[in-house]
Amino acid sequence: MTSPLLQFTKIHKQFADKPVLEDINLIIEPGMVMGLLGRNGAGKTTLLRIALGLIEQNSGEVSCLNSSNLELSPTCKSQIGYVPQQPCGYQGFKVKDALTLHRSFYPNWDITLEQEWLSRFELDENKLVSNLSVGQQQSLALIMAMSYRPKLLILDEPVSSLDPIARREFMSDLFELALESGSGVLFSSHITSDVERVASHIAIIKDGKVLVTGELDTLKEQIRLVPHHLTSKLPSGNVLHQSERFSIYQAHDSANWSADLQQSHSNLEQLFVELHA
Ligand SMILES: Nc1ncnc2c1ncn2[C@@H]1O[C@H](COP(=O)(O)OP(=O)(O)OP(=O)(O)O)[C@@H](O)[C@H]1O
Repeated sequence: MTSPLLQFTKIHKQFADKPVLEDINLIIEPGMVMGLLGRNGAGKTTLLRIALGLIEQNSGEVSCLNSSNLELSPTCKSQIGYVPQQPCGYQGFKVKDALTLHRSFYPNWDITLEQEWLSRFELDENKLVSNLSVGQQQSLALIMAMSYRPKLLILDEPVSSLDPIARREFMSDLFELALESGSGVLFSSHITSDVERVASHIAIIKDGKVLVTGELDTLKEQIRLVPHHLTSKLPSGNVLHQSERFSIYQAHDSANWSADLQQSHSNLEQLFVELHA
């Protein structure tokens, strides 16, 4: 059995007296691409920073590549790729010099992958990093985080500044890369369609807690937005949330939905919106 790349156990975090994360339990296994969803201020960045030991949790444990998040060795860190929400650095460098320096920290750097992605994002190597657009700086940060094929990729809204074409290409390649090399990916995003397209698993955080998590395809089978007026018998399960129009219902295991609910799959955006309505 392979051990998880990242495991949060009973994580609790508060700032001053305000709880932000409560009892968070999540596991990222090799080959998994987990999309972390939540409204602004839900605690996504906080959770990702806790994973890397950049912020300390108040209680609970994080195992990151089999080490505590609070004691990550340089070897361990060299197997993690991280792109923060607002990547910065290398501002006085040209793109090519920034890459040369960055590359020197990583013995496993894959130059072919780097070049492939540079041309895909159409980044001009002779430009100063400070003169790149926000989206181009984000692309460069992604190349820097991926070209050493880390075992664990942690990305905080990695594609928010990319145009739809770059976003689409990046997201599908991300998935392939993870599968190919047995890496794991945890990324936060507001773009539910992107998450739906590439994530194998999702976690939705609401009010500091993980409200929904699991394999996306399984969740699609298990969860239905049940109109309040519908009185048909529901399979065993539990109500995740009552919105104005629906009971958001998760069935246990494989669901035996009544005919009127069998076909009423909702997409991730509908689910996300109703969970917050
Ligand atoms: N260092 C800090 N001190 C005090 N409060 C903080 C600190 N960092 C984050 N917070 C608060 O914790 C909550 C969660 O913030 P976080 O940045 O994790 O949310 P997020 O889900 O990433 O939001 P967004 O989608 O807007 O990026 C917010 O209310 C934020 O104000």
